[in-house]
Amino acid sequence: MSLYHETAALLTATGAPSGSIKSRIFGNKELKSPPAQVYALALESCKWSGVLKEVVENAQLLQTERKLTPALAILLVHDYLVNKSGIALPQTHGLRAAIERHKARLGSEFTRARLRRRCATVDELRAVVEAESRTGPVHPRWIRVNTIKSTVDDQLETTFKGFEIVPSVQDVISAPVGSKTLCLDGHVPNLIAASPGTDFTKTEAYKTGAIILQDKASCFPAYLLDPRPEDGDVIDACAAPGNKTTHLAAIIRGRDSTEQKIYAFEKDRNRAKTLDMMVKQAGSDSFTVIHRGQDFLKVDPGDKAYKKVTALLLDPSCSGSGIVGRDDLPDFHLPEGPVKASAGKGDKKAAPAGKTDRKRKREDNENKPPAVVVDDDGETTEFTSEKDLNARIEALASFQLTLLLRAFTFPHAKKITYSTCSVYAGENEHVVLKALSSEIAKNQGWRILARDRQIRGMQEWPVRGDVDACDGDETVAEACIRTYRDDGRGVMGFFVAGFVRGDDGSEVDAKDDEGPFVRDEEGRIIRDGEGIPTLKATGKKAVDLRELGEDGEEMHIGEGPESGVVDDEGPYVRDADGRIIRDAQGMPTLKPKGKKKKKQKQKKAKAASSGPATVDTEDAVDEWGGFED
Ligand SMILES: C[S@@+](CC[C@H](N)C(=O)[O-])C[C@H]1O[C@@H](n2cnc3c(N)ncnc32)[C@H](O)[C@@H]1O
Repeated sequence: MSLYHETAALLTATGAPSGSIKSRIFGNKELKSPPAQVYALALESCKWSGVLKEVVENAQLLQTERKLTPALAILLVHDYLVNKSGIALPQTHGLRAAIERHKARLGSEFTRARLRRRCATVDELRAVVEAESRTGPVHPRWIRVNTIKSTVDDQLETTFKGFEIVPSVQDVISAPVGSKTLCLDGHVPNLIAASPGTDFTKTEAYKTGAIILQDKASCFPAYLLDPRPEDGDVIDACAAPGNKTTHLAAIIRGRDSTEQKIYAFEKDRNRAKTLDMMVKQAGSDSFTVIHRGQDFLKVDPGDKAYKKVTALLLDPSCSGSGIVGRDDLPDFHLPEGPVKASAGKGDKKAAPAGKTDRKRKREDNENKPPAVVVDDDGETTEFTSEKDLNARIEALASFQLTLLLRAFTFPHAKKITYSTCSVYAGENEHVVLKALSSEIAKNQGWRILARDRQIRGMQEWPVRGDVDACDGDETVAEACIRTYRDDGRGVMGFFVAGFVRGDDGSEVDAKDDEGPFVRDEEGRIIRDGEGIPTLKATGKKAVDLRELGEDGEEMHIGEGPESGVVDDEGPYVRDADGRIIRDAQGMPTLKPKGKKKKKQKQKKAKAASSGPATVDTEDAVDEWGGFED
């Protein structure tokens, strides 16, 4: 059976197939075609099926080509019109010929479908299709600028040329489809959130390792670990594919440290190859030692090779429940034709039935975490019984705790971060509590890295651990950092906690990274009764952040102490050469708020009249530095 027949059969299977389409494809031992190819064809064709249904119907394809089923028609027309490599069949193949015989008609109907959607180009249409087919929360594209190879300024002038800088992640997410917006993250230095769906994989910067596509939450562990020159060497215990290893490397080099080494362990030899490639690509191979195929549990902490190791990053395998979508395929729209969609040979299930099933399932699960785990290679398993899921989480938690306790035994270690991309307390807060109450922790003096001792951006991240899951211990819960994939902050589900021992020298001087808001003598952000902080740059409430950058060309510096410069270069302060000025942590400084447009004034008046803390205000303030201390 061809790729097209196999994909059509999967997409139109009868009954209520169990598991996600991904697990059905990757777990299907009968498939003759490569599963990755089947999955890509299924996913992309589903996304485009709304447009292609019109094309196939208006070109009367099914009326003329009686051998084609509605599903086959969508898949083949997808590859013919949208896939850059075309139809994956020999030129003489009957199915390919059945499409290519109609190329003029299909081409003109495709153009009509594009124009009906008011898209000037196929790329614009692609952006609309992407946006319309999203099944879960909308996330920006997160890009970490690899400061070993580039700078944010250079990237803004090259890779992001033409992008409008907006003040918050919410502005990036809510910008019109097809627009090019970005914001510089307010928590993690050198991190950019760009318009959802933008493809950076073809850019020079991506190919050369100048930028790394890495979710914001995944940047938390290395940033929280905060390796400083005085810290000595660092271990990344579970390193592949290498996002956090290369982030550690960038932080180390950013502090001009030339002595520090990173020891990266990866048990799986194949995944270690990816790690190796990524470390080379990121330009950090000269000071990263990769232990390929090495189980971290078998490393001797007393080995003299690690005598300078004082910091460890532990990001072990987990349930991956923070990265899993509940419904991984958009609806598959089938064209009407002489062969009815619900009865076509090979198209055993009509689309509406699938849609209903999925919708019902989504409603049933609305308030439950997805009972799904995804392994390190991205393969998913769905658990239908709670008992099985709990057993899996317990097994993972036990392995995670063992690794963490092993990290505690490194004789010179002073700080450790523990992280997972899981939403389950069993792998997160519970592991932290068990680790803290262990004999090893007590004997070796390990304690939680309290929130007020964390590096500024992490201190200010507002979403913290679950107090109940911490047995009511509010200090531990506050110290734990969580993220949720569907809370509007545009990040995946994640968890990270830090552990320290020894004197405060190993911890951060909380005042060294002050950020954009006015603070009291103890370094706490000063807020008014509504919890809104004041911007240092303007002396005004940060509520106005929302208004900055709404209209890039109209922004001026006209008020406040640094007034007088007319500016159209976005919301951040720049030096005489036009480069954005940042503090030691790479955080940009917001310009004083300038001339406001009438509609912005109206918006502010409306917000004021509707009482304290509108949703807009909360979003803007949270993103920029934490409502909650
Ligand atoms: C969640 S992934 C790590 C992701 C990585 N930190 C990153 O940011 O790119 C976990 C990795 O740990 C590896 N691993 C699991 N157990 C290990 C062990 N005992 N020793 C070393 N590596 C291990 C897995 O093979 C997997 O590649």
